[in-house]
Formats: sequence, structure tokens, C-alpha cells
Amino acid sequence: MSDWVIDVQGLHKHFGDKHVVNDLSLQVGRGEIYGFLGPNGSGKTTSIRLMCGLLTPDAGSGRCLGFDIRSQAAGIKRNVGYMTQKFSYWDDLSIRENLDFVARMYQMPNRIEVVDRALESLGLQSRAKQLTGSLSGGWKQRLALAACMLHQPKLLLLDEPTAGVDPTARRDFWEELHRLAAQGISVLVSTHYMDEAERCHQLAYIAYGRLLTKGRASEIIAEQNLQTWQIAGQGLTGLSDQLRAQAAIAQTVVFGEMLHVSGHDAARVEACFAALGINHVTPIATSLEDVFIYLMQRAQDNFGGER
Ligand SMILES: Nc1ncnc2c1ncn2[C@@H]1O[C@H](COP(=O)(O)OP(=O)(O)OP(=O)(O)O)[C@@H](O)[C@H]1O
Repeated sequence: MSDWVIDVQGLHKHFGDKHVVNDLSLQVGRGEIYGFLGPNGSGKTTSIRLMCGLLTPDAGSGRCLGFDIRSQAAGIKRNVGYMTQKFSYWDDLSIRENLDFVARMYQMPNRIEVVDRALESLGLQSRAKQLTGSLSGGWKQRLALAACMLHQPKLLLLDEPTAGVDPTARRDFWEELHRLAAQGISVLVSTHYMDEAERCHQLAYIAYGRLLTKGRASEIIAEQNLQTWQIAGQGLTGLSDQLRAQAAIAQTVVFGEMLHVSGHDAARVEACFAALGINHVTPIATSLEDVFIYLMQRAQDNFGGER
């Protein structure tokens, strides 16, 4: 048996004539936090569902927690913790009742004890009787995480777990994920947040159903071989358009009062700056966000019309 917690090859899934997942191969190791990124509708949720046996692939094969994703889906479902994109607990049940419901679903013999332990680790014992609907977004996400950990899964599949949650609550949530990873639990997590992507051990970027790149953040950045400069100031949109029209400029992105300009050939990019009389330019490290914007743009150019 392979050491991978997730090991899938060549997965394909169509919905009607839409090719939603196109040749996905992915491996996730023990204790690894694996980030799954990509624009809306790129196939992240569908991929997660294929990997945990909730959907059957049209083609491809693989294992999750050692179970075959096609023939042993029930085993996977019993052994993973899956946090769906939408909060899926009952607002009009108390916190304890929601946790107890999940413990019943997993037919846990020692329900009261398990729920008590979860409440304690959440620091919510004193609020156990509070209606779940009255919790803040951040607390709801922590409750959802605790609920999908009740049966002590070795793998968590988290679909945009922190969407719409404030930065402090997101930070707390990620600290918890790292604590779990340090205990050997693997996490596959989809996100749109760059700071979260940077906190993952491994990343995969998917667009139009295809995996465009995977690896550590530093490897993904290095692989694109982009050099980046920053221009500070006002009225950067006009300058951005002007620069983007130059063949040597691969990409320009405005971040508030900063413009990031990227290209593959430093001498040619600097020649553009000189020709346009731009002299307040600082070379900076290319960020993960620069690279993802670049990959997305190229994906649109390459196969944007296919789906
Ligand atoms: N059950 C379904 N039937 C038909 N089409 C579907 C179904 N589920 C997803 N799709 C379509 O498949 C595509 C990929 O959807 P998916 O939810 O996997 O993307 P995603 O990357 O998770 O998006 P987001 O970031 O918005 O959550 C979308 O075009 C979506 O409308």
C-alpha cells in the first residue's frame, strides 16, 4: 500500500458537456496541509467530492486513506472529516445538540464524553446550550471543524472553510489546522486567500478543471521564472495599461497604490521602464499572488473557451 493519504491518477468528471475535472492527479502525504486553489467554478469542490467517494469519476482511479475511490466509497466517508463550503449545521439547534447529532450519525458509543471533549477543546462548555445560529461566522467555522473531527479522522477535506470569516478568526482557524497537522492529520483545503495558500505545505492550482501547477509555494513561484518590480504612486491604472502594451511585460497588477510589473527578461523590462521615462521602480520578490494571476491569465488564453 502506498504511503499517500490521497493518491489519485487521471481523474475526469463531466457534467453534461462540461468537462469539470480534466486529468487530475494528486498525492497528499501524512500530516501535510495541501492547499487547493483556483478561480470560482474551476472544479475544486467536484475534485474534493471525487476524492472522498461522494462522486464517481468518469475515468481515472485512486485511493483515499487506502480505500479505493470507486469501490470503497463507504469506507472513505466513514473515515474522513468533510467540511462543506456552506455551513451545514442547524442554526436552531444548540451547539451541544449539533455535535450530538454528528456523534449519533457516526454511531459513536461514548457520545456524551466525545461531545464534552469537543466542547472543552472549543472552549464552549459554558455556551453549550446556546443556539448555533447566534454564533459569529468565525465560531461557526470552528464548530464545523470540531464536528468533522469528532470521529477522529486522519484526513480532513475542507472546502473554503474560512470564506467570509474575519482575519483574526481565520488566523485562529489556521493555527488549529497546523496543530492537527503536527499530530499527523492530513488536510486538503480549498481557499481563495493568498495568506492561507502561503501557510500550506503543498499547493495545487486548478483552472478550467485542469491542474496548472503543484508543489511548494517557493517551487511554484520559481517555476514561472518571473521577475517583478513595484511602482508606488497614484493613477497607476493608466501606467499599467501603457506597460501591458509592451511585449517584454508579461503582466501588470494594481494593488491599491502599488503596481506590480512582471516579465521574464529583466534587461528588456528595464529597457521599457527607461523608454517610458519611469524611474521610480523597485525590484521585489515575485509573490504567490503575482504567479497565480499570471497562471490564471494564461489559462484563459489557452483554454478559456473550452468549457
Ligand atoms: N452537480 C452538478 N451538476 C452540474 N454542474 C455542476 C455540478 N456541480 C458543479 N457543477 C459545475 O461544475 C463546475 C465546477 O464547479 P465546482 O463547484 O467544482 O467549482 P469550484 O472550483 O469549487 O468553485 P467555487 O470556488 O466557486 O466553489 C461549475 O461550472 C459548476 O457549475
